[in-house]
Amino acid sequence: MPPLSPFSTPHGLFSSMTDLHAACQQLPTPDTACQQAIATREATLTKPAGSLGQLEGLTAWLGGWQQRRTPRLENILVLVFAGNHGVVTQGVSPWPPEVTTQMVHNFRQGGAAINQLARQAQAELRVVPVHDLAPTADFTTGPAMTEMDFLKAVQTGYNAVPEECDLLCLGEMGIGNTTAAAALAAALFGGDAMLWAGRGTGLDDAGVRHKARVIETALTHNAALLGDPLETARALGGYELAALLGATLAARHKNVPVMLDGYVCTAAVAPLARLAEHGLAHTWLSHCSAETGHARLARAVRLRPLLDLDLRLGEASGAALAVPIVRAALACHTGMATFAQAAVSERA
Ligand SMILES: O=C(O)c1ccc[n+]([C@@H]2O[C@H](COP(=O)([O-])O)[C@@H](O)[C@H]2O)c1
Ligand SMILES: Cc1cc2nc[nH]c2cc1C
Repeated sequence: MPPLSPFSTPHGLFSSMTDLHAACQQLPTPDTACQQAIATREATLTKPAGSLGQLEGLTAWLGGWQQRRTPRLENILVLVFAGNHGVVTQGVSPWPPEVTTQMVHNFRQGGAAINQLARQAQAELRVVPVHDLAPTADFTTGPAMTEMDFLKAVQTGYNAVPEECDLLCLGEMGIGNTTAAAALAAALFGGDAMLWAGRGTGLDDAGVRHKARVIETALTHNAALLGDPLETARALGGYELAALLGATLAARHKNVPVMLDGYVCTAAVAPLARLAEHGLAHTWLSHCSAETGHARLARAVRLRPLLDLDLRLGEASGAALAVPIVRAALACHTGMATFAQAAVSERA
């Protein structure tokens, strides 16, 4: 029998919000000896120091969290969590909620964008419907999830992360979830709801204004819970967002670096940044979504987006698109000649 994780009960469930808090605050740090070894080799390679920009940082990040002096990218997993949202009854999405289930079938049949992008990235794709795709409660009248259901969804995400994984790409699918993401961002970081409410899957200007009013109502009705980041996630998030938080936490505990997708993904893991200063240090943000508020949210959680392609799809599309860049970073690090090997003079 493998040893039980110190963060789960014998039943495999975070038994309380207190347990989960502790797990979010007892975080491993990266292997600085590996990071140093990578930086030392980087300095010997045939290029001006620092000239590969963020690629150099990506390699050190991979090695630090993988605990390898030569990082590996053989085993890449894309996890897409799906969930439904009670707040859709407020008219916050132009799409009907049954599209969530229909898209899960589409993912399984290989017909979605992420199927193509994961294949391009030479990554395995797994789709995880959370809470059997039953919707959360409408959070304009009270919390979206009970404590038990929230903790179960977090555990679903936690359990989906394998022990052995070189890079985990995270994404989601859930009609209505940009409202949950915006509400969560507004509660965690403050500011008018209009700063955080975007078009999602295609709202017009009037639709966005209505969405912002719905978010304000949700903030008012859940005010008593919003002092704590995890209670905020329970009140204003969703099952797939909770699973994303659980998966990101598991990855930290299992030394797996994480590539995050867009706005929804960033909002889902933002409580980890609020609970611990370096709570998202093992994550890299793949891109800046076209969704209003994503650039602001990225700054708030201290993550710098790698790409800026006007994507607004979700389903881990940006995370998968970042993989070839990470592979390129590693290829340079491992394949380049040193100044000595190539007989190139070093700078004066
Ligand atoms: O994460 C993003 O950046 C993002 C931006 C716009 C839309 N989405 C996707 O669109 C869906 C939610 O949109 P909506 O309008 O129904 O709230 C959900 O399935 C998300 O994956 C995701
Ligand atoms: C068709 C469709 C596909 C999606 N993929 C992620 N979110 C989505 C939302 C819709 C509406």
